[in-house]
Amino acid sequence: MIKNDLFLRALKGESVNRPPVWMMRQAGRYLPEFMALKRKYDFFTRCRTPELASEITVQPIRIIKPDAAILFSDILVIPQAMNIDVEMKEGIGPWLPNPVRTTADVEQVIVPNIEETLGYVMDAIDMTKEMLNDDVPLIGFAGSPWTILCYAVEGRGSKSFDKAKRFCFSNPQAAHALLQKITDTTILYLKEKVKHGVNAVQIFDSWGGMLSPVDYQEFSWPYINQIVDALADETEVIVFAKGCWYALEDMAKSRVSALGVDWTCSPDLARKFTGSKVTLQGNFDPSRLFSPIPDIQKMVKEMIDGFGKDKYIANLGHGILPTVPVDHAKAFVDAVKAYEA
Ligand SMILES: Cc1c2[nH]c(c1CCC(=O)O)Cc1[nH]c(c(CCC(=O)O)c1C)Cc1[nH]c(c(CCC(=O)O)c1C)Cc1[nH]c(c(C)c1CCC(=O)O)C2
Repeated sequence: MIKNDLFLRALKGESVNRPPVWMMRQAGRYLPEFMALKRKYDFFTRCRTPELASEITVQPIRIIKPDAAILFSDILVIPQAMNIDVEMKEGIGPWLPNPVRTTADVEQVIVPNIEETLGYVMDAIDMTKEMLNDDVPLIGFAGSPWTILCYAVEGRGSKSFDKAKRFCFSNPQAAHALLQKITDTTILYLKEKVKHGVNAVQIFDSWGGMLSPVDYQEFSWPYINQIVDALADETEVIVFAKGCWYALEDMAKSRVSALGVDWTCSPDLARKFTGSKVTLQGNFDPSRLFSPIPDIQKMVKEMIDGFGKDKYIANLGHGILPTVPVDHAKAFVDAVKAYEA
């Protein structure tokens, strides 16, 4: 049994004294302890070495003390396992030297054996579970099929992912074949993570907001929903689709335990779209962590009052920025812990 199960209780919709809190990308570059390891080991070495991945996962638990841990890894280990080369370049970010652009390219993409290709992630989970000693739950994650397609086709990050969209709109048959392969791989991968003891999974649709509401229903949501249906009997599933407030109403009809909300959607509207059934997670503007600490405290209180303390998980509206002062990140977490209605 997990000693601090506040996060799991909020996912199940149980009433709590105060909402649980964690931060997307909490294992990352704003922590000097993370930077010390980043200087010594390149990105995928950190992902592939269970001793490093587990140490990086528990760093924020020791320093910031959120109510849940998220495994240090990356959404791009999936395309890597599917026979698509992925590098992480300093100053550029993800770099895929052979992007997927044609029907023939899609045919080269495989649904891999998870144990063989991603066993190192499972080893990292085993080691992390041991280090956490059941103090807090561990979250596993994957990118949404659409967000993975964005990187696979574009070959790198982008402001608009227009090459990815061009591929979908000019060759929808190949796009759907690729999305289905990513979906099948992701289901196998997340089920294996659950077997190794993660207590919940989050699907990041970081680039869902690049699509129109109509295209979202063709190229993103149906694939996420397949993953939700495949996992819902086994674990708690959170879907965070950035920029997709327009899809919240449909997503709330699925078997998700919680839906992520970014800072462009008010707590009020998010509740209106999703009804009273589903737990919501978010939505502090990550840049607002640069505000003076008393302002952060005030805004956290307003955010919780807005969502309500139940069926709610306090979080940022997207990942923490590398330049945020550690004491401001800690003030955010502490302000949630100090919440009184
Ligand atoms: C789009 C996306 C990626 N990766 C991820 C997403 C979805 C979440 C989001 O939208 O922010 C998910 C991710 N990536 C990482 C985590 C670790 C767990 C956590 O949240 O703390 C998680 C959950 C580690 C990481 N993944 C990455 C870093 C930073 C680089 C490093 O550590 O060397 C970390 C801590 C690299 C990465 N990986 C990716 C990008 C865009 C980058 C940044 C490139 C850069 O700015 O240098 C792809």
